[in-house]
Amino acid sequence: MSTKQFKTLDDFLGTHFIYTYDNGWEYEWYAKNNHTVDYRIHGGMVAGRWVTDQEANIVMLTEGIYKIDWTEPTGTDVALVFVPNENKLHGTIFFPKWVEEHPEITVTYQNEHIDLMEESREKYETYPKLVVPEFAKITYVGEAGQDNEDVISEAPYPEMPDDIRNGRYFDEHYHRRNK
Ligand SMILES: C=Cc1ccc(O)cc1
Repeated sequence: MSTKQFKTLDDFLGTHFIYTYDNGWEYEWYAKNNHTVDYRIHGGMVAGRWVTDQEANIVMLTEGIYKIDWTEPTGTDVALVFVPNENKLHGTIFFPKWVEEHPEITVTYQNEHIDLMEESREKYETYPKLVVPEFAKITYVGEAGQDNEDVISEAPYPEMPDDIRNGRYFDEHYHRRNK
């Protein structure tokens, strides 16, 4: 995979990843800046969902190891530990019961439907939560730079991860082609 070496928090911020969890779920995730993440979901229980400007806590635990935690308008909580120098991470997703029972409600560009997420988390059940702890293998690392609005800027489509991995999606300035 990638040969980039990660040492500092700054090495991590601005990085764009694609990875596949051992349960087969494929995610794309971007460390937009030191308090913000964007992501797109290509495979798994909520494939098709995408989110920008999610507030998150991002820290470096020790050289080259990064921990990211956030809570979403759906009530879903996420904790990620990236070990990018070994092309791997561990992620735990804590889904409220309602997301497990009605995943389709969350499969959208969430930013345009925050009210629906907040209404749904009140209307449906929270407990018991579904905890999904998984390792993942990183299949793509891109140096997008911080605050790049082109990284996660449209809904996922089936060939998108391959287009990105094969260099067909971003130009040399990490702007989206064909826009
Ligand atoms: C629920 C969001 C989410 C985003 C990235 C990831 O690796 C796991 C969950």
